[in-house]
Amino acid sequence: MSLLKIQNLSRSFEDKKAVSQVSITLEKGEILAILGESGSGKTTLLHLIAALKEPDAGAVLLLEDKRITPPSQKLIAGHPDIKLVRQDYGLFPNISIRENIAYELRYYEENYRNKRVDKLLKLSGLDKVQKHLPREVSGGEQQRAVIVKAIAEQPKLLLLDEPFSHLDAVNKRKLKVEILRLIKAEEVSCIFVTHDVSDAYGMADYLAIMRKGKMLQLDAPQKVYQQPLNQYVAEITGEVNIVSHEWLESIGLGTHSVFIRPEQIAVSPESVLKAQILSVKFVGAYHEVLIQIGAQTLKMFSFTPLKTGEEIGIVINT
Ligand SMILES: Nc1ncnc2c1ncn2[C@@H]1O[C@H](COP(=O)(O)OP(=O)(O)OP(=O)(O)O)[C@@H](O)[C@H]1O
Repeated sequence: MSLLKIQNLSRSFEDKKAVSQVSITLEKGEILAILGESGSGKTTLLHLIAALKEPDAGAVLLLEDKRITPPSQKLIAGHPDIKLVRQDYGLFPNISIRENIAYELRYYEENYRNKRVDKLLKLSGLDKVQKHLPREVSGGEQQRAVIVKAIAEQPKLLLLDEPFSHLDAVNKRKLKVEILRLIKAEEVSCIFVTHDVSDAYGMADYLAIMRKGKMLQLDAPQKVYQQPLNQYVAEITGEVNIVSHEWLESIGLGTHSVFIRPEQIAVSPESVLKAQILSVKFVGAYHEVLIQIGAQTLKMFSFTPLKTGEEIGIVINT
């Protein structure tokens, strides 16, 4: 039995379709990343799932096909098994990190509360800063504390709205590892939204691409990356060369996809397919190399620096 089943969820604002016929199935402990540019409907979708906004059509089912009651049919919007961490969701500034987390469990018996807070602090690595005030810890630690608060009561589903947006690259990498550990240890399912695909890689079990309210593709991140359904999906998930079928046929690769990732192109001195090197750019771990084959320009990556102007043999791998 799936933990979460979303069926044809739709919501418009005036004439604008913010979310249009979105369906998702998620199992216990799985992580789904929803990727889309600004205005694609990501936040609206999270609010619909959390029962904070009313859908025009469709349903959200949580565990054993229990339907989530929309806000219009109850006194307080939301659902106890679903926690949403908003972009602006903060911590109480004048109490410690530990007290912030304990506050979520204020209605529980003291002994249980203390044990649970100890466990969460340890699991999240926040035990070292538990006595500090929020302003005395890093942005990544603050965000981690917010997420710990959200899972304190063991919800079934955790929804995160742009959890990494305020963090620098180093803190973002750390937070990703720590959130992943927390989510897997607590076996909570998670949906997070982002506009940066690198947030999804290495963290999400599934990746969904949203555009103008529609879900264009939902699959394992590797599959979405390697077999994008269209040009938009190909471009939002990473660097890509887009070529024509005619050009592929002209070099004897008639059945190859028109979306060629730079790493699918490799130097092969014996190859009959020759390319001219147009430019070489150092970008850290590798070089970005622009090459030309006939009238077609392509981007490839190289770990060794190649020479501008040189002719090389290349292969395009499927
Ligand atoms: N309360 C509202 N009233 C009118 N239009 C709205 C409302 N909420 C959202 N929209 C519109 O619905 C569309 C989707 O908005 P949403 O905030 O869900 O997108 P998003 O992908 O989360 O964007 P961002 O990444 O900028 O947060 C947008 O065009 C937005 O202007």
